[in-house]
Amino acid sequence: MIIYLGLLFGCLGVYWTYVKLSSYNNKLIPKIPKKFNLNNFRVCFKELSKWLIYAGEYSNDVGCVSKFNYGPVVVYVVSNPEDASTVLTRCTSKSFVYDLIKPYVGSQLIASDYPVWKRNRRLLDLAFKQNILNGYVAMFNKRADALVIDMSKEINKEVDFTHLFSRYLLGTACYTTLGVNVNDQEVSIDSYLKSVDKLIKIMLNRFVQPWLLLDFVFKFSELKKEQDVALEIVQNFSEEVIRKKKMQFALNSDNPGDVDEDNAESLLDILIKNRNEDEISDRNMREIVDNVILAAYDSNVYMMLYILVCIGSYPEVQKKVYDEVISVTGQTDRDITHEDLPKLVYLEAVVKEAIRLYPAGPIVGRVTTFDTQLKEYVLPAGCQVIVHLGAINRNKEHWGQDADDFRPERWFDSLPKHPAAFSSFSPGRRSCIGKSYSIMLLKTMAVKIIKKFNISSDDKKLDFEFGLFLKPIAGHHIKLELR
Ligand code: HEM
Repeated sequence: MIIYLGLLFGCLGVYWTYVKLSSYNNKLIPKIPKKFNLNNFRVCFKELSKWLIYAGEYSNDVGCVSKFNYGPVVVYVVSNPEDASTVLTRCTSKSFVYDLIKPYVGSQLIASDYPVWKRNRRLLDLAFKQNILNGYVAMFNKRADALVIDMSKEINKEVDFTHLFSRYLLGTACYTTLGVNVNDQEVSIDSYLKSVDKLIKIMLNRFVQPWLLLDFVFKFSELKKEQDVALEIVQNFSEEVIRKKKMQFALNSDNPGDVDEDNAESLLDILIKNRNEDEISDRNMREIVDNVILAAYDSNVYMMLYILVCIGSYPEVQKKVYDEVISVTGQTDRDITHEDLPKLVYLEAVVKEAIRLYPAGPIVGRVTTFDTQLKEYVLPAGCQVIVHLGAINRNKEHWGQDADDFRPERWFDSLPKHPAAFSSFSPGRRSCIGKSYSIMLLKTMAVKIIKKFNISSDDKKLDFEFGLFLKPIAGHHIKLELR
């Protein structure tokens, strides 16, 4: 008995010393100086993006781990690939900020608990296999051709293409990943896009006015009423998508020979087929669809804009891309095949370089489930951590002194050794499932655009807003001329 008690007290003593040491250690973690007033919600979008960029730079300057206070909560910021991998592999719970987007995305995927995520991710993995993605390239071509016709109406002047790209890429995401045409929906694409915008603004307003994080306060606010209206529109849109797919599905099961080849295994087919076995209710299915639509179209809209800004700012890069595109696809308007895509190596370097410098989702948040040993510090269990993907992508120790420059050639030099040094799609377990999809889509669209237009822009004028994604304000200053 005495031995057991001795052992117990010994262990408690070791644990106490360890906790003391680790919290002492954490006192040494540099605190990000207060520089921006995030409480003024009228300016929060722009201020938040400035703050995010500043926090990443600060973190890199002080050794890649820093912290700040959000009210009484200490939030740690990590910006080196080693610690990011540790956090994102070991900690599978999302941080409290994800609760804010739950009204919109629900609890089935991006903001879900780990066991629910694991079940649903298995189904998503089936829908994002390479052979399925290859089948999407024909649709990417069709959509890009139509987009280019609309872009031709906007030549010889600076244009913000955000809205046009959103309409096309939302349609593309639904047609491919969900296998449904949304152009004739009762809830129009435009009202869907407006409502998503509204929901993101409401979420940010709650973030910068923390008393609105309390549900019983928020419940009585004007914002809650606005949220209900926007949510109804967004949810009606995805419910209509599911209804259409179920009808197609019923028709095809009546006539098994009559399968729509283009969409034989879209994510929605897989969800509908597995709903009984995996106990996926209609509501769960709608939430998964909401997640996929959001993740698929918005990120790519901003990435397409950044790619055009980068190509348009560097004439020598533009010429190289054009020459490569012509040598692989010829002068005609023929469709790009999935076999063409790997041959466009310079274009791929340009796309990846833009995604490295301007990742659409520049941060992810986790809670430490256990005491987590980083390279130099221990984060005790229960800590809120932001992994700053944008800052990791510009970490000079890994990318060199020119990490802030747009230089596609670096993808042919010796790349950083650490696999998480290019973090835009998030390392670790809950990483982006759409990485290959995005690169294939962005390359196909870029080919069609570059064959038709000379692009000019100026990346030095880039200015950002942060909603759920880091987006360029006003497009940003892209000008097209017909070739
Ligand atoms: C270049 C464009 C994209 C970027 C930079 C990007 C980035 C990311 C990041 C950083 C995450 C992790 C989010 C987190 O942990 O909170 C994520 C998750 C996700 N992304 Fe993407 N994404 C892109 C495009 C896409 C596309 C096109 C799709 C779908 C077709 C997609 C589907 C998803 C899904 C479903 C998740 C949640 C995964 C999960 O929780 O298992 N993404 N994305």
